Amino acid sequence: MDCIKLSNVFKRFGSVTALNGISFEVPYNGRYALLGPNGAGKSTTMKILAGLIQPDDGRVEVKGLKPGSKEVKRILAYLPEDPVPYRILTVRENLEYFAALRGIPNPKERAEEMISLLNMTEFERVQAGKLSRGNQQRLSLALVLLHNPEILLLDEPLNYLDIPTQERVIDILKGLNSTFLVSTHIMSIALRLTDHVIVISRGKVVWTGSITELRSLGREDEPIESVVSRMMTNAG
Ligand SMILES: Nc1ncnc2c1ncn2[C@@H]1O[C@H](COP(=O)(O)OP(=O)(O)OP(=O)(O)O)[C@@H](O)[C@H]1O
Repeated sequence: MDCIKLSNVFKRFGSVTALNGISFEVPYNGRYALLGPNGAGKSTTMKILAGLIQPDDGRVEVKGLKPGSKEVKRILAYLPEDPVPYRILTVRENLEYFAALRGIPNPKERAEEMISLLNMTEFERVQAGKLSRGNQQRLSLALVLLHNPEILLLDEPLNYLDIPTQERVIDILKGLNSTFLVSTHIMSIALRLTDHVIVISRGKVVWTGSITELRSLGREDEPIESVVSRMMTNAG
């Protein structure tokens, strides 16, 4: 059985069709990238899977359940494109608060683990609203990983991070056994974090397969970005 399944999903915002019959599946423990140009519908797809917005038509299932249901919320974590932790709480307070909300048995201990995992000791007493954009992203990632989610929806997870932190986050994510769907328009991130890609353009899937298959579609020495770019352009 697939962990994530979308069948013929449509979503319109007024006269704009964001999703135009999108269908794809992600198996359990799959590491999939959702690739597409600006405006292709990546964030809309992620928000629907997170249960934040409803599709106009089509079927969406997460572990056979409805997105946004209590059971799904318990096992899924969603990192939006521009996450905002509670600005007036410090880094540590944010972590303790969300750990308590998630029903984690020892919130203080878990907060400590996350501070150490993401190297945040230096600014653990700083209010989230006063952090640099990159450190806010680091805290947001820690908040997403707090409850060891079975399913991770990550929208541009490495945005704003410096290179050492990117490497640390890549190591952390690669060490998890979760199912993940990573939305990005940066091919190198897809290559580092995932082994399958779903290429979308104008709200529809234009290609899906493994990264090995994707590479084999290119001419000799052709960069993988160029192969993906051709797919997106031909789809237009
Ligand atoms: N709340 C909204 N109201 C109106 N239009 C919207 C809304 N959300 C998304 N759209 C439109 O839907 C289309 C898909 O947007 P979406 O944010 O899903 O694309 P994306 O692939 O994530 O793009 P990007 O890479 O630029 O973040 C775009 O044309 C966008 O302008």
